[in-house]
Amino acid sequence: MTKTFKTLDDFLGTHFIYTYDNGWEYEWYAKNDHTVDYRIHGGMVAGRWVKDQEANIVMLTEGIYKVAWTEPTGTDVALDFLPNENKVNGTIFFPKWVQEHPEITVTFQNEHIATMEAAREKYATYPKLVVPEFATITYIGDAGQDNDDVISEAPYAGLPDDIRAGKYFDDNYHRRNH
Ligand SMILES: C=Cc1ccc(O)cc1
Repeated sequence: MTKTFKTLDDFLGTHFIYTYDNGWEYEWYAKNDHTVDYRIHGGMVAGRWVKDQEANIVMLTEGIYKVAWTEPTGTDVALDFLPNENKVNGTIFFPKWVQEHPEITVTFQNEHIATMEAAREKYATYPKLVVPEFATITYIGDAGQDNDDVISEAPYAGLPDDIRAGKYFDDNYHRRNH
């Protein structure tokens, strides 16, 4: 996609795949002005996926966007998107328990909110693991807002490649059967 991002509206409804410099691969969707969905393909919590996470989303200046949220796990995330430069800067603040038991969080979180809340009470929060990284965007798609087909199944090996190859979504950005 060769669109130039100028306004907040240009960003909302956009679907991204990017790889952090530490090798972690994330897929993320600006679902609307207060909601994000994402899927994690590589890194400490690869396999995790989340829909309808409430987030704060603003445009800092033309074409530069800041997104921040806090999760039921106690993980906090702050992302700066520079889509015109194909760059993201992300900082993830993991509670100690997620670093020690990442497997608890590797699931479709929406069906396991009570498990996340129980784990954050049971296990240690501190010291937190802070992961500040730049990422390179490898895919940008114009999915439109509130599209539940964007993040609609568990991550599998090759999913980012299927999306980048244009095999995963049809012309209306609905998921093809596979
Ligand atoms: C923990 C979630 C998360 C989602 C996207 C991203 O780039 C970093 C963290």
